[in-house]
Amino acid sequence: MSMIAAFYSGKSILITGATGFLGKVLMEKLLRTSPDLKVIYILVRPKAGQTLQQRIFQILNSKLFEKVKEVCPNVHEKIRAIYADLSQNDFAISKEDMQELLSCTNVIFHCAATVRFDDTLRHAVQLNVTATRQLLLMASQMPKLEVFIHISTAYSNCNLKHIDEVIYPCPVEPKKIIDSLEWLDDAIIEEIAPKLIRDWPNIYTYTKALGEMVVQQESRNLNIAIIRPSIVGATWQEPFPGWVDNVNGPNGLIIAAGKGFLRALKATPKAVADLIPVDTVVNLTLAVGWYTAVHRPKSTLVYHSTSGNFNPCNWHKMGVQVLATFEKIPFERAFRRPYANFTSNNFTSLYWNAVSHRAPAIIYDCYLRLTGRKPRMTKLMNQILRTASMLEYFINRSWEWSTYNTEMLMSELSPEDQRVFNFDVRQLNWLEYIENYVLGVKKYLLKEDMAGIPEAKQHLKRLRNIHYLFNTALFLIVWRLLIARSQMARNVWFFIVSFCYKFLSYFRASSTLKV
Ligand SMILES: CCCCCCCCCCCCCCCCCCCCCC(=O)SCCNC(=O)CCNC(=O)[C@H](O)C(C)(C)COP(=O)(O)OP(=O)(O)OC[C@H]1O[C@@H](n2cnc3c(N)ncnc32)[C@H](O)[C@@H]1OP(=O)(O)O
Ligand SMILES: NC(=O)C1=CN([C@@H]2O[C@H](COP(=O)(O)OP(=O)(O)OC[C@H]3O[C@@H](n4cnc5c(N)ncnc54)[C@H](OP(=O)(O)O)[C@@H]3O)[C@@H](O)[C@H]2O)C=CC1
Repeated sequence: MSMIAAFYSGKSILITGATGFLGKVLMEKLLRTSPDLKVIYILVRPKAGQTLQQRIFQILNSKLFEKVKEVCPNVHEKIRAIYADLSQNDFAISKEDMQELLSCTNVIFHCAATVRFDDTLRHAVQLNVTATRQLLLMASQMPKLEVFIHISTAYSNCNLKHIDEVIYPCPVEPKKIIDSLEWLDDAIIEEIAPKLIRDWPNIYTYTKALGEMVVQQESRNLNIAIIRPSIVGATWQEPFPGWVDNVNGPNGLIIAAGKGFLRALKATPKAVADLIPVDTVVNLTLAVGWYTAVHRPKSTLVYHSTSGNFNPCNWHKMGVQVLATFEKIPFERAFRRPYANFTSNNFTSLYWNAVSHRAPAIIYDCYLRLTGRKPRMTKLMNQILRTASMLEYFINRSWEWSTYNTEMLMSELSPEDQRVFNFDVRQLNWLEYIENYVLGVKKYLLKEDMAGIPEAKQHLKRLRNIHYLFNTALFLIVWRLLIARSQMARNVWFFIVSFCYKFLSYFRASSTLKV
């Protein structure tokens, strides 16, 4: 019997961010392994014209939850969606709901955050710092609470090279920032933001660091632990391989590469690609929840959920495998043949952007204009290049994350728990994982049918022929123009032609002699 699964049985669990990528997988695993848990409270806001109920219905009826329904047919009754907006005071939760949460909750998983790198400082602080403080305050009023798990990121201290499993102080106290945001206007906030974030690459990582400090300062006598995942990728094993559901992180780039839009990336090929499957993060999170509640460590422990020091893979290896998978399982209606050129050199990167990205987009837009259609490729290309440039910081560096706590926890688990809540990333086969990942992007994000693969392969063949034809035509045009303008080019041309002529004459003469 799994001790971790048994721990969550009969419990009332509160999850924030349950509608997000990580939150969904967390909810799924909890329901599948502890179907007799009492209830999962999820704090949800209406979104994209959908009510709370519609959102939950859609999630529970998705493919991700198919296995859950086999072990927990009454899954709908186990989920209690509570209207909440984490950017509001008291999360805009009704009095009755708040009362229920305060009196019943046993376990909290705080996953909600804004993960956008370009969010405003005000919004990011509201979500990643103030909301965390508010939730901790709520937690301190929960008599039955056994454990509070805060999901941070391995990059919250990415301004350091070696990162230990400790909470690092930030130069400015979170409380001072929260207070100043109350009276500063938006224009001033945006002006001071770059000075505040100093050597953090973006507002997201900076506010996640502030969030950790808040956890440390406001923990009171709560039983808390922090999980720091690196780049969270598709599922590795559970509930099935390759599940993904948003275009964040690598996903958007895999789509852009598979569709032939993105063919070069400013990346250091040898840098560690610290991807971690989402189910691995979830297994660690659930194990930490159990361990922290049962063993009640004296201080707040931080757990790194990273792959680099257990089973490193670099961007080159990843790129090669992604491309190999595109060969086998191509995406439909590609713009160009997929290709991956990693360069860490600024000049080469500018060159590739001009030749491989912007020029084809402009040519294609001209074609659209000429055929009476609206041009769109340049705009799309600009967006892809902007996204790629925002991720550049993370693909041109390597970090070392210590993993003492994660390893300690691994050794504390029973063999059964090590199997059911496996977070040992040493067992991960990267080639297999990446292949499933790309397949998952095709199936679950792009919603492409496997039956379309032969047609997609034909399309790539056509693109290759067009590519050869285009290059030959371009070469001939450039050469013709050169000949018309330069005496030297003419001389070279005559030299080549006469050489070929002489060679052919010699060849013909010698073959006639033999006869
Ligand atoms: C050479 C080719 C290579 C080939 C081989 C490839 C091999 C693999 C290489 C892998 C390298 C991986 C590197 C990963 C590094 C990750 C580091 C993470 C580290 C920290 C980890 C964390 O701790 S934390 C979570 C991470 N946090 C994010 O990862 C958010 C980032 N991101 C944003 O901060 C915003 O994204 C940002 C960028 C501001 C743009 O913002 P933006 O406004 O310009 O664009 P948006 O992304 O908002 O997209 C606007 C609309 O376009 C839709 N769309 C977008 N892309 C689309 C697409 N490809 N296909 C269809 N649709 C797409 C989207 O669905 C929206 O649609 P709608 O508006 O309808 O919702
Ligand atoms: N994905 C990754 O690569 C990594 C993620 N992390 C961390 O993991 C956690 C989960 O990330 P992930 O699942 O990828 O992110 P998602 O963007 O997929 O999910 C974010 C969640 O937060 C919720 N949320 C955002 N704003 C509000 C709000 N105002 N009120 C209520 N809920 C809100 C979202 O709700 P809604 O659906 O309504 O938008 C969603 O459920 C985050 O803390 C993130 O920092 C850490 C490292 C890497």
